[in-house]
Amino acid sequence: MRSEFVVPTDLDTATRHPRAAAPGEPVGEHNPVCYGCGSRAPHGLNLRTIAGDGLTVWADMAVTPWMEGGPGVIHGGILSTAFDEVMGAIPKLLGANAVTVHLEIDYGKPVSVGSTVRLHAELLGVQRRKIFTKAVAHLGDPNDSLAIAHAVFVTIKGREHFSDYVENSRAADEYRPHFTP
Ligand SMILES: CCCCCCCC(=O)SCCNC(=O)CCNC(=O)[C@H](O)C(C)(C)COP(=O)(O)OP(=O)(O)OC[C@H]1O[C@@H](n2cnc3c(N)ncnc32)[C@H](O)[C@@H]1OP(=O)(O)O
Repeated sequence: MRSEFVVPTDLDTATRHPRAAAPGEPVGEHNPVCYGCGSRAPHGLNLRTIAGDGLTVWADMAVTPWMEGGPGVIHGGILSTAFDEVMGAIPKLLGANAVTVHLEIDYGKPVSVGSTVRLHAELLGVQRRKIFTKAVAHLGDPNDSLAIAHAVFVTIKGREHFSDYVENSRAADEYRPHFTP
């Protein structure tokens, strides 16, 4: 499958954080009401991302009828959200808080409603605060991809980054004590 995302040639390697989820363990939700991974999100994907070997993660997503875009196939924006979420677990393996600054998707084949898509993400490398990732969506054979995604995440200081917004959260009561000086 074709992707024109240009991966910098001078990326640094990174190591797994000693307290990161072990291979086979869930990486864990970063926000219980997150649209992508939150177990208490009223609407959303409820994705459960699992740590893989090395600096990789994966998640399975059942493509249910509410995800429909074109007749009988997934909406591209839903797949994009899933990619963002799964690649967003890579910084957690590094022990970093990070947000997406760039997300790029190459859609190769339609994804049928009723299928279960596996999303597999890996770290490409880091450069200062930037974390470069790649992910592939497939139906069981990673070499037969449905779509490929690339994303760049930038590390943040969570408290500073979200302090102006946390009162808008459905979980504001839980977050407030952590944001109060
Ligand atoms: C805590 C876990 C949450 C996970 C949620 C799941 C993923 C998400 O959906 S996150 C939500 C969507 N993303 C956002 O809202 C982020 C909005 N953006 C921002 O707030 C700011 O751009 C922020 C804080 C990330 C970076 O700003 P700032 O701290 O000023 O850094 P800045 O100097 O601009 O950029 C840092 C580096 O990233 C690079 N960069 C910034 N934007 C981009 C971009 N769009 N593409 C590529 N590189 C970029 C910069 O060039 C710089 O690189 P270098 O080290 O080479 O100079």
